[in-house]
Amino acid sequence: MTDADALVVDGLAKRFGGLSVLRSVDLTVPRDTVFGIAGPNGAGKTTLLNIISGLLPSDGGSIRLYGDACHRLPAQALARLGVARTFQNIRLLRGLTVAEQVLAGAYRRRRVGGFRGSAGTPRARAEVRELRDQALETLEAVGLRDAADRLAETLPYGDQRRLEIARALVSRPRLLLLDEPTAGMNAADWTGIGELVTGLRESGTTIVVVEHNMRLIQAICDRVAVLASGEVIACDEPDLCLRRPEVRKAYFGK
Ligand SMILES: Nc1ncnc2c1ncn2[C@@H]1O[C@H](COP(=O)(O)OP(=O)(O)OP(=O)(O)O)[C@@H](O)[C@H]1O
Repeated sequence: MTDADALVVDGLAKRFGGLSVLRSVDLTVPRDTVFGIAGPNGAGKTTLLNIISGLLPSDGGSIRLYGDACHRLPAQALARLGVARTFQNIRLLRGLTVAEQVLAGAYRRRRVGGFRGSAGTPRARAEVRELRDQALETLEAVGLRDAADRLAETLPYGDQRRLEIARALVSRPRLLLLDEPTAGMNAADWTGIGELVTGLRESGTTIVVVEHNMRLIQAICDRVAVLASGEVIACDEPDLCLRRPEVRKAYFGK
């Protein structure tokens, strides 16, 4: 681990009953980079993200975040340390506008007017205004500012995925974990997500992205780790990784 590393995963293990899903996984994610996690279905990618984001306990190993041990911290504590994530399936709240969806995420984290009787005070009102501005800025950053007042469920699929990213971004995370952000997208939409991710890295967010789309990985990732059956079988720059025989075998069986 150096000061330049955002995330260091060391010897991580996970079992579900008799099934060993992660086996001694080591990863180092330098700050201000985009780090890909690839691998065939069932390789353990989402499980890894769930452990890093505090949703699942591991059965061994350790995790450091910006130099501090953070293993076994719950998701809320990790969120306070600057970790945010999205999920494989879109999880929008029905009946809320685009801006409200983002605000809901911000409220949950900041607990505005968090103690009884404080709602309606000048301080609480100022905080609400600040959060609304933050939500609109975040929507601007993902290209959805003009859709702020639309019902979220009326957005096209690609924009709903952007909105998921906006909800994670509103907390201004240092480390953003994206779980298959382009699942089910057409080429124009996934190219747009790629540009968004590259822009986030340039503005100082470190990103770990689980992704099946190898062209996207090649376009946006500084490094990629390939998992197969719970083990890291290669970790390198994307072009180099994809040439490795063990990676080709895991993906294409040859
Ligand atoms: N809660 C659970 N209980 C039991 N087994 C699980 C659980 N969650 C995941 N698994 C199993 O662990 C393995 C890894 O699953 P995981 O979802 O992490 O893989 P993945 O690489 O993200 O796959 P995909 O690309 O299909 O999303 C799979 O065999 C899966 O069936």
